[in-house]
Amino acid sequence: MEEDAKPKSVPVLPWMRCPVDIDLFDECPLGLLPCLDPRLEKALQKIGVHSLFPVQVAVWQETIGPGAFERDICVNSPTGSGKTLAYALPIVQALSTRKLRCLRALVVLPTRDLAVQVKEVFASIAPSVGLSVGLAVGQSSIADEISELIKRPKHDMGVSLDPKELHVELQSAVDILVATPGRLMDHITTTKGFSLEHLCYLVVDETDRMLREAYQSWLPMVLQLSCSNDKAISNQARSGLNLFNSLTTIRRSGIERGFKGKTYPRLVKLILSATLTQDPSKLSQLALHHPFLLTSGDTRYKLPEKLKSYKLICESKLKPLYLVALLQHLSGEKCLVFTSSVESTHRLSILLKFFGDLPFKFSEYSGLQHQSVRSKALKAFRDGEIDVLVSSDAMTRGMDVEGVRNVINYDMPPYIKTYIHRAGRTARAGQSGCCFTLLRKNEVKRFKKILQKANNNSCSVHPLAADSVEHLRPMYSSALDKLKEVIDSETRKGNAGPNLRKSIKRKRGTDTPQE
Ligand SMILES: Nc1ncnc2c1ncn2[C@@H]1O[C@H](COP(=O)(O)OP(=O)(O)OP(=O)(O)O)[C@@H](O)[C@H]1O
Repeated sequence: MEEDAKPKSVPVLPWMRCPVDIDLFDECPLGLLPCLDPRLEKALQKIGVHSLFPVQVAVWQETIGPGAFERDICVNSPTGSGKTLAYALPIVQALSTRKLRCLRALVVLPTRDLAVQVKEVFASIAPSVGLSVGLAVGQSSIADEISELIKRPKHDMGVSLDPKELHVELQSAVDILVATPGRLMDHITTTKGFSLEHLCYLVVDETDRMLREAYQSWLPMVLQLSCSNDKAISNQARSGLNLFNSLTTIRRSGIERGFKGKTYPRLVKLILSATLTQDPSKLSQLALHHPFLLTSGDTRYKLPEKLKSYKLICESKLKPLYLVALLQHLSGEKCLVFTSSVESTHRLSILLKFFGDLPFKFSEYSGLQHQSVRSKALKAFRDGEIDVLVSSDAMTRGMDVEGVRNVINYDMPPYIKTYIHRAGRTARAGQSGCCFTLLRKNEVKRFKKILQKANNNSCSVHPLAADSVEHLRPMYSSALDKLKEVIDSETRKGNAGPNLRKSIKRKRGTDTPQE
């Protein structure tokens, strides 16, 4: 046995101990998929989907036909394996027979960019069966968002009425809503006509991240408003929510087998992640109903099949030089560089600017930036206008950018989960990709242990010619001076946070902008 190998840990929750293995499923051509609505088949073909990936087939089997959605579904499947369509397709098909428009499916995601991405997936298939998809992320003003989400009744003459003055019904303009927790809570508490009363499906994507942060207690609120029995409904009415809505979904209590004490029809939950938590206390927040686990293979953490991992070992002060030499070597390929913090991302981006004529275009992407600046950088990266995005971990979760060939961990990821989500921005949808990690000598052992958690024992050293690093030294020295000037000036203007200023001072001692 390897010196570091540990016995496999057994999940505490019994239902997590015998999952269905997604790896036993094959990709399935759309024509062979049972019960697929022909309109959806057409819409999928239009966006280049001609067969379903294994995770999508596995979820489809649990959600279509007799017994569909009887249990809540939990999916633990690698990054880029197609989890978004795995839930979007069955939900859209299930709602395709709905008679009246009201909010029936809610998808909650941790970040705005991610929610926009997921909304696009729904929007590419839902209209084909007459469903409408909304977005609540705070991208536009709340008033604009409300007008997209809530249908204002029209007078006979075509004039819009003010429902505050007239006792008229407000109804949802969308069947499916993709939201971030903050904006969702805004609508729950203040938007007239916004109701979760008819909700049938709740998707919590990137579940472990969503459960780690409370986000204004959005989850208990959603569960309370949607799993409503008579009492909750009357509470809702009393608090002024849903005051105008006369459509009612009657949820009866304890009438079906396995539903004792629960309301029926119940809210079906789908939770997904590449690193699904096994922590019972976290999962208990979701109040899952007879949960059913689908997972890839027999290890808890799995990297994409065609991902190759490499390490570069260098002295701390030479990291920027190694990074530039590596980026020059990879020039022409889309690369994502991850640092350990927003401050590091900012510093490194400035430093790169002063390296002179580099054969690649790059941009910063971090939580320090205004959302509009960040979204612009992401768009430029998607469109191929820039080759390299220097990012903090804001980017790691779920983002799907076509053609990313390489991920570079400028700072070692502290946990296997961080490695998985960062590395998973490449080698998506069965494509190949590389993940490079810059390490100091004293980090090598710890990094090996981290990778072993995903059964990865094959991380070879990536060689870099010594002169490709050496010839950058003179530029580096002047770039560091200029970096200091910029940070000083940003501090004077109040643009740089105190952490940034402090850390620049500290690094000057070691002649490096980075730990
Ligand atoms: N059946 C399919 N055929 C072709 N491409 C697909 C199919 N399903 C998904 N894709 C593509 O695969 C990529 C990855 O999908 P998706 O973003 O859903 O992965 P994921 O499992 O959610 O990843 P992560 O864990 O990183 O969020 C996307 O670009 C998507 O368009």
